[in-house]
Amino acid sequence: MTMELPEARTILDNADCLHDEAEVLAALDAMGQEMTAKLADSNPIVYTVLNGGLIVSGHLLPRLRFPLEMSYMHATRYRHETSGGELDWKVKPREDMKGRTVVIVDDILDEGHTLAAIIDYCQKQGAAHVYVAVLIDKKHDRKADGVQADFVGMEVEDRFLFGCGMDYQGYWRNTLAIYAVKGL
Ligand SMILES: O=P(O)(O)OC[C@H]1O[C@H](OP(=O)(O)OP(=O)(O)O)[C@H](O)[C@@H]1O
Ligand SMILES: Nc1nc2[nH]cnc2c(=O)[nH]1
Repeated sequence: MTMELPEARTILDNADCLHDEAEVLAALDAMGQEMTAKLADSNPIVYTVLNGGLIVSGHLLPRLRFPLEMSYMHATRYRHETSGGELDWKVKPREDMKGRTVVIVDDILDEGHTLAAIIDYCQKQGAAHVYVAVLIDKKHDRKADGVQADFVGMEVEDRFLFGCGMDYQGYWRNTLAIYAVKGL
């Protein structure tokens, strides 16, 4: 459901800014360097997980200083809620990833069910290696079994976040800074 403009603005005005633009860009710089050092000779397919991964990918991909192919997939389980439900695959990857190195880029690893399903899918398609890069790893002990990211920009406290690709009821994906909703 669409939010009224004053309400959308109030959400941002009242939110706690946890990481400002400069901190996010510094984290992306470090991720880019780490990924370039590790993956430069791997000729990967780098997948953006829509919608949330869009802003992170837009900043991260230019920081990957090596040859790669890029594509996207869309899997979602939060919709406009603040807790996750069943995973809905809206767009599955279409490339032949057999024998390839695959890199999954997303905004956040929270409970990990989204990434668990994506990793499983890529492995079943025959990917030789699946790496995961997320800007945010949320700190709590509710992670899905065995799911972890290979490249993490920052660890963030266990609150409901928005900004840098993450939405609050469909809004505010379009900030670079990362916020927590007041009271959540
Ligand atoms: O680790 P998890 O608890 O599974 O949550 C992480 C996922 O949740 C968000 O996507 P969302 O379901 O909101 O879809 P969207 O990106 O299309 O909004 C985010 O972009 C991750 O893909
Ligand atoms: N917007 C948003 N999406 C999420 N998906 C998983 N965790 C979060 C979160 O904290 N905020």
